[in-house]
Amino acid sequence: MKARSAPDWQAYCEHRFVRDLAAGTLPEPAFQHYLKQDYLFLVQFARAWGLAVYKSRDLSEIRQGLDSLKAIVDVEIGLHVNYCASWGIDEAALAKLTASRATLAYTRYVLDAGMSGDLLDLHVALAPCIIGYGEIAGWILRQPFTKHEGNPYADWIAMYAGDEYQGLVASELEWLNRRLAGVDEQRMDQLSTVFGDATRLEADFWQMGLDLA
Ligand SMILES: Cc1ncc(C[n+]2csc(CCO)c2C)c(N)n1
Repeated sequence: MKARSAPDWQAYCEHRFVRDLAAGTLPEPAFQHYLKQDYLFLVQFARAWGLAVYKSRDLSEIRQGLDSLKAIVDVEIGLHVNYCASWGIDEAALAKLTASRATLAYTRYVLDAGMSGDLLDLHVALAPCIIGYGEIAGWILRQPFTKHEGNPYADWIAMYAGDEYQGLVASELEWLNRRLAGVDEQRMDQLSTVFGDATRLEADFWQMGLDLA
């Protein structure tokens, strides 16, 4: 699916926002805007994993959805709340933010893919998010222009490059590859469209951070 969406996948993973974040030169207003919207995004993604639990067929799938839901609620949102607290924005203020169009488009796309389809549709809609952030963090660590010491976004990079998150990516890849091995060409076309759509919505999310800052 990555190969079928290669130009969009690269535009997402190597976006200007990602490069500037790696170099530590991303303007703070851009990161702030992105991270505040990402808080709203994560609230909706927690709902998407709740939907994955509902669409599960056995306890192991329920556990997988639950683990991802808990990773968002217990770990990932914590990073956002901490960054925002350091800028003087408390959680009550975050909950009152107005969602941008990019946030609305992406979160509702994923929830709709999951509601109208089955668990595989939902996972494929979520895949660019989970797998992309894993690849992006690894890519950042390998770039010669990456600022490792004193980068204001080091906590963000460390969370997604860390073993806990990379383990989640690996188990998601394993599940997806196993389930996709059994689908026919027509279904693969359908799912690749969902994967490509979600990939482009991810790139739009970075762009929103740059544009609205
Ligand atoms: C726009 C945007 N895309 C991806 C992620 C990463 N992410 C979102 S939920 C989750 C946990 C597993 O579902 C992870 C890693 C993000 N924070 N914001």
